[in-house]
Amino acid sequence: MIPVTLLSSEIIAPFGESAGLSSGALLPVMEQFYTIQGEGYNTGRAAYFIRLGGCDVGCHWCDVKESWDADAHPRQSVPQLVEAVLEHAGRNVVITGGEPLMHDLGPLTAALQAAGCRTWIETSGAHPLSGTWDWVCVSPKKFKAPLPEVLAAAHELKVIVFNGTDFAWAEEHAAQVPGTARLYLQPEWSRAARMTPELVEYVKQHPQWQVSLQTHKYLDIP
Ligand SMILES: C[S@@+](CC[C@H](N)C(=O)[O-])C[C@H]1O[C@@H](n2cnc3c(N)ncnc32)[C@H](O)[C@@H]1O
Ligand SMILES: Nc1nc2[nH]cc(C(=O)O)c2c(=O)[nH]1
Ligand code: SF4
Ligand SMILES: [Mg+2]
Repeated sequence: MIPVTLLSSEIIAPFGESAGLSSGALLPVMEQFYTIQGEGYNTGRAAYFIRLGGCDVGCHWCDVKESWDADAHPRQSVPQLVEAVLEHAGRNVVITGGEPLMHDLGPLTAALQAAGCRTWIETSGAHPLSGTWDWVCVSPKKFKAPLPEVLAAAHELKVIVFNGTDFAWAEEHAAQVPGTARLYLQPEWSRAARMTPELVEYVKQHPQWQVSLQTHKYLDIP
């Protein structure tokens, strides 16, 4: 017999891709925190981060590999997540991961916007776009190609520079985002000391690009 004190999410969760999960009503959450957006166009703005579990892209330099296994992270309901966001002063919400577009983000983004929040996403673009977004940051990866529909929705293209071949690769993707999209080159963290001088020189020669740094790592904040 199931004890009546169980939450509906606790009953549904053991069945994996249950109705609740696939409909986007329940999402695997690795961590959530209120901090300062450290990267790209919105750098410096306060934002609440929701990091969803699950990623099949496999970047060898990924700085959050603990996120990859969706089943390792407990599921939360959309109302639970919205309530957690509203406990803080800020109304910018970053949905990241993992690869957040492995989940249906329609219900979460609708509820956040209804509560007066701005919805921002960090995505590789490798899965179909779901949800309604105030800011879409696409960071394409060589390991699993971004979909044209996600590149077309980008407000921001943020290419990680690991080695010298990444500049030409960045230009290929810049040609696939809207002309209004902001273009960023961000050094891969472990290679920053080596690649940043080349990256700086590239931006000086190609001023349509901007430098993005992972400023939260320098600030030692989440
Ligand atoms: C952890 S990913 C999660 C969102 C999504 N999977 C993606 O890759 O865009 C968040 C951001 O961190 C960037 N990133 C991940 N590891 C990095 C590293 N070692 N150095 C610099 N940026 C990194 C990604 O490119 C992405 O822009
Ligand atoms: N402060 C802060 N800014 C970020 N911008 C993108 C991040 C991410 O991991 O998606 C991130 C993060 O993990 N922390
Ligand atoms: S797509 Fe994002 S979360 Fe997935 S491995 Fe690459 S950087 Fe990590
Ligand atoms: Mg990060």
